[in-house]
Amino acid sequence: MSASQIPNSSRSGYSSFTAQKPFGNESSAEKTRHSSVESDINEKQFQSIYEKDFPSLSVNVGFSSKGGNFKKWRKGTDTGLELRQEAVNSSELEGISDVGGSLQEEVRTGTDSGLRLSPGTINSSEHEGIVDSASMQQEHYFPSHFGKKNVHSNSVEKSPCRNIKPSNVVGTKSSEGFLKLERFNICLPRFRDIRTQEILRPGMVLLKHYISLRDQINIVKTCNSLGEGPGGFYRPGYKDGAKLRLHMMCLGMNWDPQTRKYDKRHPVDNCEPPKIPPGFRLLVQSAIKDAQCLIKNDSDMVNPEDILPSMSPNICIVNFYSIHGRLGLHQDRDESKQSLQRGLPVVSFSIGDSAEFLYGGGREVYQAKKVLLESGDVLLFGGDSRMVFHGVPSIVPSTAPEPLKTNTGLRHGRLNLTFRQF
Ligand SMILES: O=C(O)CCC(=O)C(=O)O
Ligand SMILES: [Fe+2]
Repeated sequence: MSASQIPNSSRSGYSSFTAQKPFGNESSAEKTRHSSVESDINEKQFQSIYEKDFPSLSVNVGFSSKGGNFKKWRKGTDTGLELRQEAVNSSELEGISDVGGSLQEEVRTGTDSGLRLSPGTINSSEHEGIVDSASMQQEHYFPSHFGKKNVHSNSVEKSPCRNIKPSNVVGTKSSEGFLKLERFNICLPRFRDIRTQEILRPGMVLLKHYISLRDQINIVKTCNSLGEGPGGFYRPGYKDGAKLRLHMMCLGMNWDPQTRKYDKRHPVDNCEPPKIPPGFRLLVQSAIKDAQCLIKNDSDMVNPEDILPSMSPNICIVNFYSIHGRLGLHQDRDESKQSLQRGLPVVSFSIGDSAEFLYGGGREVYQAKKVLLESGDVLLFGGDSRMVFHGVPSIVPSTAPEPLKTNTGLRHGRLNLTFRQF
């Protein structure tokens, strides 16, 4: 789906927009997942509540600020897609199809800027640990994107965020006749470099293209190897016998859609779920910190922890959607009372084909806003948005980065990991 296909919202200029169609012919059980509201929802209701207004956003930055900036967002997304296309087609990225070769080389030579920009936290041996999927499961893995430039965020200059490096604008002595000059970059842009961040609503942050291609590859490989073992992927069903339109695996604790409870054991093979790989947890922590940093930059007045609390995940639900996969609007509300009350965030990784993602304060699809989640995106919702209704009405076929597919053999479709603290 190209950005130009994204329908404009009639009432707001936010980056996300009002959904135009219902999910389709889902069974009522499929319409929600974690929520008991499923039986209340039907398409007629969605239509009849069409005009009800949506909670307004109090903060919005980057591409998604208020008033006509929808176009800006579209532009940004277009740019992203263009660059991404360029990256996918370029021989540079084709060279990455050998994980053991050029990707490792990149790690060793430190082209991931984190090596240079986070001296206190990263050393090269930690980085070398990330190049194969097995090591993703070891303590030595470290997110590879620290210090990456956030090209479009409006917080670049102000931010001490770990992911943001100073702009490369030089020669600003206008009194001496120098013009502002953007340094020419001899390397092609890659889609993971065009990272943007936006606050979708209070407590809900989207970090675009946050996960590097290399990390996406490792995550896919790790999920694949865990998923074929005990407690691995299966197609879950609801109480009424309807099947979810996805395959699922749980890490850390098992979530059962039939009972809507967490348990130690897998409902099908009675095995304990695999542990969450430490590398995954580090990436989650890093995303939370960066989202909090964005919130802080947006308003110095707030303690970002009040808007988006920190959390330490002990649950990860891994979903694989085929191109026909979907997930009805629901709330994630089966975690502990304390976790929900504190608004501990859900952190979601998207990998593979893009997905349309709906979210809103109510259960009406027509009131929901829609955003495109692409490979490498991280979405966080906590604080006031912890109970946001959300769902995946469709997967956009053939949108996964080519190198991701060639390196992993990932099927057509989308992998999604949502991390939570029970
Ligand atoms: O696939 C997604 O983006 C959302 C998944 C989700 O909401 C869930 O697993 O609870
Ligand atoms: Fe969910």
